[in-house]
Amino acid sequence: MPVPTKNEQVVIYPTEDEVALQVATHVAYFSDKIISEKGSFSVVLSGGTLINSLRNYGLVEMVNILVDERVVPLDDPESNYLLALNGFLSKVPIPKENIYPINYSPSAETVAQDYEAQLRKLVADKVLPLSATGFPQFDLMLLGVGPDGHVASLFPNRPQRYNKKDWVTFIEDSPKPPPKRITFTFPVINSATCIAMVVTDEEEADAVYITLEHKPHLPPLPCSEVKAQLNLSWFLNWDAASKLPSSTNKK
Ligand SMILES: O=C(O)[C@H](O)[C@@H](O)[C@H](O)[C@H](O)COP(=O)(O)O
Repeated sequence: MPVPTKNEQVVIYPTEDEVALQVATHVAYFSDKIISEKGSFSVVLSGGTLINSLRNYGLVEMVNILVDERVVPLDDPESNYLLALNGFLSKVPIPKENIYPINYSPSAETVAQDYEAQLRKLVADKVLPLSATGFPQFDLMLLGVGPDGHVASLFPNRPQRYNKKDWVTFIEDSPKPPPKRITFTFPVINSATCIAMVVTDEEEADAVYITLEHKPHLPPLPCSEVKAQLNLSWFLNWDAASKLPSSTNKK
């Protein structure tokens, strides 16, 4: 099992907008701190509603990478890159060269190999450091969680969640459409300095409960395997936290 994160927290706010504001505040704090320490800040984003919730509080001055991507052309409505571009990347002064979309190909394996080659070049060019485990270390990852407990495109009953070798892998039978995707593996995800799990949908309340209440009698979900090097924060609204004990600290 991954080494437990040194510092974990769960914060719960009434609405999705309040969660998005808290996430933006969290990102702003870490980006200011890390940019002052090393002059740059790398952020990895999930797709799905997470990107929508960030549109109101644009992230600026960052290296922008997607933790997973649908293997579709970049102008396809299903593209996470297009979602991020329209959502906020086109609205904030992030240099185009700091944004890393996939090079589309119909072959998910080819796209995954090419995306891993892009990451390896960022490491070779010293844009990204390597963690002690030999995987690229991002400053911050913003991850969503699916109703089945998937993170990125690492799903409960698919082998990609056990891939501990590659930096980027691919799936062609995703239970969540579209079927063809590429995704970071857990060794890359768990090398991140800070990770924010942003969950604001009641459909995900069971996955949140099973994960945060550490139910040993239930098979561990992919989202329970997420560990960060320094800080792992869960940002929930009341809907997503609705299955947690009433004693849980709700703002
Ligand atoms: O490409 C994707 O679909 C996402 O990366 C995926 O991992 C998403 O984060 C979760 O499925 C949660 O999606 P929602 O936030 O839309 O519920």
